[in-house]
Amino acid sequence: MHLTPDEDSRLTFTVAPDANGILPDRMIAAMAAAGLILPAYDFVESQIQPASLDLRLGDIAYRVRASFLPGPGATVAERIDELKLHEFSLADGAVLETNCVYIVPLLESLALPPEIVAAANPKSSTGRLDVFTRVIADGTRRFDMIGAGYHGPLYAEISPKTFPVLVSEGSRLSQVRFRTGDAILNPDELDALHAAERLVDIDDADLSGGVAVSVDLSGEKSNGFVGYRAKRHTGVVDVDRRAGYSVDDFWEPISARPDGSLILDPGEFYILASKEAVQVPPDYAAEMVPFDPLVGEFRVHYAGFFDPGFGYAGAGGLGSRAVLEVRSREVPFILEHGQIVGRLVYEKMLARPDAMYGQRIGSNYQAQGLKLSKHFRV
Ligand SMILES: O=c1ccn([C@H]2C[C@H](O)[C@@H](COP(=O)(O)OP(=O)(O)OP(=O)(O)O)O2)c(=O)[nH]1
Repeated sequence: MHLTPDEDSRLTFTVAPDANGILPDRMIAAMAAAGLILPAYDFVESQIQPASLDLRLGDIAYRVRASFLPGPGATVAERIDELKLHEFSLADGAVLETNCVYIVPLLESLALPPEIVAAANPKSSTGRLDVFTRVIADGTRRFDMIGAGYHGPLYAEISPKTFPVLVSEGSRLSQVRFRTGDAILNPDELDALHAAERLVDIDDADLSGGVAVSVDLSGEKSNGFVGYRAKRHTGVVDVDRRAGYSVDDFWEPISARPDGSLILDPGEFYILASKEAVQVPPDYAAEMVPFDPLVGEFRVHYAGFFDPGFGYAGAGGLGSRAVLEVRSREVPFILEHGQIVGRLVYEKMLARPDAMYGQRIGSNYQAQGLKLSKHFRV
């Protein structure tokens, strides 16, 4: 990466044409300095993460009749005009109700160069609250994907599934990664990285198509819990309030069964944990993907980005487990202890981040076991 002043002393940002990787924190800052990321006003503290940028909600929300993708040649603003039921201000906060669809213009827009693409995902805290959130760009046919060279605004589509949530201008529900080239490790590279770093702490790791992650239904040593099922008809959760709510008001703990199984009720939302401890070494980032896109019975991972340094001993993360957001679809479905539920796909960072996950003030989930979102008091 080079950041050089041009004749008008504007900073120009360039990456080598053959570079492959996800851009780390300081390159995200350099992109903003060069005008490739355009925040409506200055970033706030910790908005730039080791391998991603948190996106902030703007000051207005639109309730729309249905979710949509604009498609080529159409803007999101045009579709909002057609589909909006009403609009309201987020300046002093507003409640988003369950199962309604809202569109909120984000404070960050992009002016990407041709060699950089962006991919968005809910923040882990958003996924753990079951707030279904995707990013939409103008002219796009896909959620959460922002094409190379995109110049334009970004919008969040938000649909709380379980708890009504209070959001405000500046609330950070989504995050975006910037990538150049092809950063995914090939099977040989993944084998070599696992041999060197032990990405999951089991002896016979399944590395085909990503590192297999399985569910732990044996029960926590301290209390015998395997997970939590979300309650219905609860109070509102303020997404910006940390440790503000009692677990009992929102969640039912689930105890281990002697046979290590768990029947998922269709339509219910569960927080479970992985059996394996997982880690992401500093020069890599990972993403949790469905273990097999053809098995549609249940879904894990609404929020799938794993930061460089997550679970890494050198960043205080030894023994971190992946927290899994799980939902069964049409029929009750039996999960068994040790069943594979997702795969961690590893990608190269373009350079090591200045700060890894866990080394920054405010990393909430380093060294976690079975952990609800930061909003709940332990
Ligand atoms: O399905 C997931 C997704 C992420 N994580 C872990 C790995 C990731 O590195 C960490 C934090 O994720 P993220 O940065 O998305 O969450 P956040 O809400 O921004 O938390 P923090 O404030 O700790 O950054 O949570 C999980 O355990 N399960």
